[in-house]
Amino acid sequence: MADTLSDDEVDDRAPDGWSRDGEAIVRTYGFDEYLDGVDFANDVAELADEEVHHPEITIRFDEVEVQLTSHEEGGVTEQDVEMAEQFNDQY
Ligand SMILES: C[C@H](O)[C@H](O)[C@H]1CNC2=NC(N)=NC(=O)C2=N1
Repeated sequence: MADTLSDDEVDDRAPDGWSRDGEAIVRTYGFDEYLDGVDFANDVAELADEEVHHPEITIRFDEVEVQLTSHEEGGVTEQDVEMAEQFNDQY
């Protein structure tokens, strides 16, 4: 089982735009068009399902909020950081 990252490790490793929120890391991505946000959420979901590591995705009219945590480990792990980097590449 992977180790959870400390607050300092998350601060050091969190990709652009991501920050700790309790036991998760979170980023909100802005979109001019609602359906662009929906398409992005779908890209995120496909990546997550390929890696069997699933974020919480909230789709709003002009933004998409993505939260990542490792439920089994009970906190933020390296896998969350790596996945967040992949999500940034989709934006
Ligand atoms: C059996 C399956 O691999 C596990 O339930 C996966 C599913 N997706 C998951 N997603 C996240 N974010 N954390 C997990 O611990 C997790 N576990």
